[in-house]
Amino acid sequence: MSLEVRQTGGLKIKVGIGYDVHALVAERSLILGGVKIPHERGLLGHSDADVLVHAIMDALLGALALGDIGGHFPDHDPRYRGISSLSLLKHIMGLIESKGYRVGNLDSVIMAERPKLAPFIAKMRSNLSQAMNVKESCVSVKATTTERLGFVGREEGIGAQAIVSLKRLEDE
Ligand SMILES: Nc1ccn([C@@H]2O[C@H](COP(=O)(O)O)[C@@H](O)[C@H]2O)c(=O)n1
Ligand SMILES: C[C@@]1(CO)OP(=O)(O)OP(=O)(O)OC[C@H]1O
Repeated sequence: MSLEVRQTGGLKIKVGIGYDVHALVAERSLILGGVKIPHERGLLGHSDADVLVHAIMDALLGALALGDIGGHFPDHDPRYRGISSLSLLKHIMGLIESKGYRVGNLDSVIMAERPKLAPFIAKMRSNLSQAMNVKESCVSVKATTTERLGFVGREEGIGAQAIVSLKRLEDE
């Protein structure tokens, strides 16, 4: 999604949304927002399968109508096998900044029945704030269960949604 809002002062803001899901499997690490979380299973993927960071990258790309992460980092390319999604996020931020934008704010939600994520949210926000060059006060990460309903509730996978706003550097 790409939406441009022109405010009375002339400030141009763009917004984008992202959504991703990965399956929970044995013998994989659970990495969310760049934090390795102790759990008996982890997320399956070509990269480290950090579903939160993937949703955020798709939101950033969506704000400028630049496609999606599968187009930028194909899942058959051996360069991305096991790669840290935070490093991919830094690459996407380089692209966003090269187009003349910086992040205004991020809001996000992780859908996971287990484990309890609250103790790890502060570190996720810190990682994301550094990777996205934005103050932690502009980085929101939330967690919810789905009350045991659906694939999240059955603990078959974890999902994440993100929305970002981008500001034009020349407007600052
Ligand atoms: N994996 C999770 C899921 C939720 N939380 C926290 O618990 C609160 C209540 O969750 P509900 O799904 O019952 O609304 C939620 O607001 C989170 O703060 C969590 O830490 N880890
Ligand atoms: C992140 C990439 C990198 O190859 O691989 P996956 O970890 O499989 O994740 P997905 O959400 O399927 O997005 C595709 C790829 O961009």
